[in-house]
Formats: sequence, C-alpha cells, structure tokens
Amino acid sequence: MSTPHISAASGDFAEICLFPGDPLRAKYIAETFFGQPRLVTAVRNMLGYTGTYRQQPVSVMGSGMGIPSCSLYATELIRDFGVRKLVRVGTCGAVAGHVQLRDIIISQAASTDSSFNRNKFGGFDLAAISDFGLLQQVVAEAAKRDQAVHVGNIFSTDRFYNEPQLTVLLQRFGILGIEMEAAGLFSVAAEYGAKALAVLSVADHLLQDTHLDVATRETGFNDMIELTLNALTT
Ligand SMILES: O=P(O)(O)O[C@H]1O[C@H](CO)[C@@H](O)[C@H]1O
Ligand SMILES: O=c1cc[nH]c(=O)[nH]1
Repeated sequence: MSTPHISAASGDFAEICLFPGDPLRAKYIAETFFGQPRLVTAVRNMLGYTGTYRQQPVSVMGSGMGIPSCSLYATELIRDFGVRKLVRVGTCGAVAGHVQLRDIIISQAASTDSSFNRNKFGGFDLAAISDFGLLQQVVAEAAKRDQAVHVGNIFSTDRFYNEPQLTVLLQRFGILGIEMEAAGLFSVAAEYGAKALAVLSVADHLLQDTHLDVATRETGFNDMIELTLNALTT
C-alpha cells in the first residue's frame, strides 16, 4: 500500500510513532533505541522506521519542517497506516526567561501564526491541544526519572526567522517555546481521531541569543527520546 508520500505495506507502522522534524534524527532514534529497526519508507528521503522498544512495536518518522509538511505525513500515518499515537520529538527556541538551553518543554497546547487550522476549521480559531493522556504519561515519567520539564503553551510559526517583536509578544503571553509544527499536528490528530503530543528540547534561546550546534540538534537529545519512549511503553 502506498500514499503519495509514504511507500510502505499495510501494518508496517506501529500504533505508536515518534515524529521528529529531521529525518536523520528519525534514523538516529531507530538505530540507537529500537530493537530490530527496519526502514519502512524513504520517499523523498523522509525516513520512517519500525522496531521495538521494551518488546513493544514502535515507529519513528521524520515530518519535515513546517505545518504543510508535517500535516501531510501526519494525515497519511494516521488515516492510511493506522498510527494512533503520534508524538513529535523536536527542537524549539525558548522565549521564556526561566527556560534554559537543553531544557525539555512538553506542549499542553500550541498557538500559531499559521492559517492552516483556521482554514480547516470553518474560519474559526481551533484550540490546538495535545492529548491529555499522553501529556500525563510523559509528565509522570519525567517525575519518576526526576527529570525537570516545563509544561505549557508553545507557538508554531510558519517562519523560522521572525522579527524580534514576536519574541516579546510571546513572552508576554507566557509562551514557553517556538517551533514550526505542533499546531498543525494537533489539528490533524483531532480531525482523524488520533492522539498527539509534542515534546521539545530547547536548541536556541531567543532571549539570550544562544544556540546549539547542528550535530546536537540531530543526535544530542537522548534524554528527551528516552523520556518519551519510556512514557509511551510499559
Ligand atoms: O528539530 P525539528 O523537529 O525539525 O523542529 C524545529 O526545527 C526546525 C527548524 O530548524 C523546525 O522543524 C522546528 O520546528
Ligand atoms: O522553530 C524553531 C526551532 C528551533 N529554534 C527556533 O528558534 N525555532
């Protein structure tokens, strides 16, 4: 069975799927954390793998950058390949003073400057929220591991390079971090009856003008991956 963007057989994806923006982070996750990792799709080099974690089937697939890319993969994974729990494991820029580089943010909801959800939702503003059960599972796992996390509202932007005034506005409204996919992921999950969450590692600090290097963005977030995989499996 194939969709325009995923060439895999029916049953190739597990019900649980991690969903990083970077397909090379997907490869790293599969090769580092999965038992028997198997490449199940590579259309346009958007790599997707299935394997096991703690003896349970799990998948990971890149979403690409931005809501248009993420939303089409999310739609096909949920609608056509039976994925039920789609958890973004991504990077973000911090826009809150108490959040530090490398901290983990778990999104309770995602505000956005994208018109994607409004266009889909009859011109109204959809509250793009994460699944409460998944949120609870990851927060509980973090407490168990004594791992500090921030939970709250994030902002999904269409533009990586924004004017500095946006940071000021987001800070004023208590937004923790800025990234580019979660609001679209949450609305696609809502539309197709799946569960979604975004767990983010801070790779840039927009108030401090500090940034992690490219290699760290690809392979440097083992604590976020382990936290998420342990929370999703029993
Ligand atoms: O690291 P990923 O998961 O790609 O996430 C963030 O990084 C990309 C921008 O550099 C955007 O996709 C943004 O959301
Ligand atoms: O979207 C993103 C991702 C990482 N860092 C940012 O500043 N923005």
